[in-house]
Parts: sequence; structure tokens; C-alpha cells
Amino acid sequence: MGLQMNSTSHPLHLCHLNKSTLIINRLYTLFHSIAITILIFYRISSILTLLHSKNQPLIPHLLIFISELTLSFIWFLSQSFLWRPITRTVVPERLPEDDQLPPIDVFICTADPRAEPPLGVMNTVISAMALNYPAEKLSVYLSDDGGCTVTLEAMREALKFAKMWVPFCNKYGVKTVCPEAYFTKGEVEDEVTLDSHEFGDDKHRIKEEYELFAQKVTLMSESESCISNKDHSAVVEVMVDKGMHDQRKMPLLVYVSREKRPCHPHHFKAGSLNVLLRVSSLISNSPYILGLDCDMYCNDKNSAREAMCFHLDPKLSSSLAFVQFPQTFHNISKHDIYESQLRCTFKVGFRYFSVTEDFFTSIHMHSKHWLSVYHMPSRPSFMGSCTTNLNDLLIQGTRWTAGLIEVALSKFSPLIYGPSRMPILQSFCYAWLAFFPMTCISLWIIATVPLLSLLNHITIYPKVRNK
Ligand SMILES: O=c1ccn([C@@H]2O[C@H](COP(=O)(O)OP(=O)(O)O[C@H]3O[C@H](CO)[C@@H](O)[C@H](O)[C@H]3O)[C@@H](O)[C@H]2O)c(=O)[nH]1
Ligand SMILES: [Mn+2]
Repeated sequence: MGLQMNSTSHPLHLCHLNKSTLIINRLYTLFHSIAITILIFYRISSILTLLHSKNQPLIPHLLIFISELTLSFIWFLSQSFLWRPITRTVVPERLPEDDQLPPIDVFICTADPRAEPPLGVMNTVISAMALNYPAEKLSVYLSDDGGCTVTLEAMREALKFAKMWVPFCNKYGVKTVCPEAYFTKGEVEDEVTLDSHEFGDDKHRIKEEYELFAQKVTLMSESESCISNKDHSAVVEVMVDKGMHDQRKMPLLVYVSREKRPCHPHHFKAGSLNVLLRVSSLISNSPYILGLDCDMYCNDKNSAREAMCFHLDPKLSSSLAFVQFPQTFHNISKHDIYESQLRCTFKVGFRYFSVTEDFFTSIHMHSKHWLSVYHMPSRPSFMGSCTTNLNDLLIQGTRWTAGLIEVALSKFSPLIYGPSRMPILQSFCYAWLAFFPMTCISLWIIATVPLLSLLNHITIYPKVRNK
């Protein structure tokens, strides 16, 4: 039945072109382009006049003109995101039966137990274990770049708690599978059996268990030994619980801490993802990978199935590299960077060239004609934490800027590398991101030069009554 329903008359996903948004977007592009053209025309003519009259210094005019050109260029690139707006919907009910679904490996990375508290990391691990997917087809790997024994110990505790949590979620159809989020938000929509005594009792019991678990992990995190170790050999622990066979089936849980030596480059997250690729290939070797940061938990237990609606589409499957979900932040809202679900072939690893490994790896896949899908369900699939203090924000900004500029100024620069290898709009999207950090120079000039000019009686902008 599953196979029959996968036919083209019953697709697993639908893609709808939003015509009205398309018209509005393109009209906006047209009007804005006209305004920009007029501005450029004004600048050229005023600079030419200046060259003749020489009654004002040329430098401020040139600086402003170059800044405006740069911003216009980056604005122009950004229009490629608006050019063809579509909405995607999935129909997971049409997926094949559970026994025909392909296995998935979940990769979670953590690096610093001080900056990324083990309790948060464990919540991500537990939420991944509770995904609505056949347990025997789900393996959860944690890469601990902090090489911290507390994280390993916390993971053993997490497994014990997950053995109660996962059956609880399955029994009551809990959607918020991250325990911390479930108990702090206490969403009513999850509580399908709200009036049942059994549910009330179970929820109370599991809440107590969670509090115990959280207390234990927090206590461990406060100990002296909760620090990063940057000089150690590799540790891999496949977590099998003795009582497991008489319990309900649980996803496989694996702890990995790669070897680290001060003199060896470790290539940050890309390095740890590649280690997870190697380790998982010897254990579960699933054809699909769900990549998560440790500060990002699964907010919808159905997300893996939703991604499968694209991966198992017979027309798309052979060329689909990854399904990308927007990352929503639970601590501050409205900001969008992405976490991706990647399907990797043997030839594809995570690329080391730039510290923004996600950006660089996806450029590579797209340039080899792999496709990707951006899926944005109404309920956010994954929730992350964003930086909340200036210091972290500046470090993150510097890292992203350095990573993007590194690509923008290399032979992989999207405008040179892209157009012959991928659709032109796609290379514009990459180019927009790669060149975006350059806006800061232009913005800085536009914020200061006109003020200085005003004080020095230099007219950068025309007066309103000037003809
Ligand atoms: O040596 C390292 C450094 C980082 N990480 C992990 O990588 C993830 C992302 O690092 P973080 O410092 O949180 O960076 P962000 O800027 O928050 O991450 C965004 O930007 C990164 C670089 O583009 C992407 O990899 C992430 O998916 C994206 O969420 C975290 O889980 C870290 O634990 C490692 O595993 N090893
Ligand atoms: Mn992060």
C-alpha cells in the first residue's frame, strides 16, 4: 500500500508558487531599481560637474558614491531570494510503512562544557532520541570536542532518563519531545489525554524523574572536572544498557570524543562532523544524517518524517543533497540562520576551507548539481539558542565574517565559481551571503561622511528645492 501511494497522483510533498507575492516582489524590485538608477545618474552628473567647477573636495562624493554602489550591488543580489517565492507542504501520512523507512543517524556536536552546559546538550540528545521514527532505525551520536568526562557521565544519565521519557512521549503523543521545553512551557496541545488520571500521574512521575536527572547533571557540571581537555586520545562509547532488551526499543546512543593534540589542527565543527561520519560508518552507517548543534533541540517529533517526504520522492531522491529547516531561537526571536539536514554520499564530507563549513559545504554540493529543499513548517522543527551577550555576539560575528569573506575572495567566490555550475539565482544567493559582510564598510562611510560634510559645508545630497 505504501508503494502504491507514492505514485505521482499521491505525492509526498507539494510545492506551491505564490503568484501574488511573486508579483509584489518583482514590482518592488522594479521600483527600487529605478530609484537606484536615478541616484547613480545623479551621482555621476554631480561628480562630473564637480570635476569642472572644483568648488568642493571630491573625496567625500567619491566615498559616498562607492558605498552606494556597493550597497546597491548587494541589494541587487538579495533580490534573488524574492524572485520566485514558493510554499512547500508535506504529506507524511503517505510515507511507506515503518519497516520500509531508511535508517537515520543524528549528529550532535558540542565543544565547550562551560559555554554549552551539559544539561542543555543532554536535552538535545534526549529530544533526538524521542523523534517519531522507528527506534531501531535511529542512532544518536554526540561528538564531544570538549573531551570532558562530565559530558560522558551526563550522557549515561541521559540514557537512563530517556528510557522513561521516550515511552512517555510515545504513549501520549507528546509533540514537544525536549523535556526541558516540555516542562517549562507545559504546552496544552501536547496533552491529548488531559483529563485522564493515568496521564496526570505519569506526567507527575516523569517530571520528578526529570528534576532528579537535571539536578544530578547540574551538580556534575559545577564540579572542577567540568572543563575542556584539548590533549587526549579518542574515546568512543556505544551506550548499551543491561536491562535494555526487556525494555521498549530505544535508539542507539553513541558518545564520541575524537583525539585532540595541541599541535594538530582539528578543523572545528567540520572536523568533528567528519569524525562522526567515520565512526557512524562502522556502527550504523545510515544513508541519512540529521545534523544538530548542541544548543538546538528537536521541537517537533515529526521533523525526520517530514524530511523523508522529500528524500523518498522518487523524482527528487537521487539528486537531493539536503533538506534545510529554519532555525528558530527560543531565547530571542526573529533571526534566521539555518541548520541543515544533510544526506551525505561517500564522496561528500564537510569541507575545511572556511570556518563557515555549512556555507562552504553546501556551495560544493550545489555546484556538483545536488539539489536541496528549504522546508519551513508552521511549527518550528528545531529551536536553538542565539548569543545573548555582546562578547559572544562579536566573536560569532567575527567568525562568520571571516568565514564568508574567505570564500568571497577565493577562487570559490560565488560569482565566479557559481554561474557555470549552478542556477544563476542560486549563485546570487550565495554571493549575497558571501559579500554581505562588506556592507559594514559602506554603512560606516554613509554614517560618518555626510555628517562631516555637513559640518564642512560640503553638499553630498541635493537640497529639496534644487531643480
Ligand atoms: O571546535 C568546535 C567548535 C564548535 N563545535 C560545535 O559546532 C556548533 C556550532 O558552533 P557555535 O559556536 O554554536 O556557532 P554558531 O555561530 O552558533 O553556529 C552557526 O554557525 C556555524 C558556522 O557557520 C554552523 O556550523 C552552525 O550550524 C550554525 O548554527 C556547536 O554545536 C559547537 O559545539 C564543535 O563541535 N567543535
Ligand atoms: Mn550556536
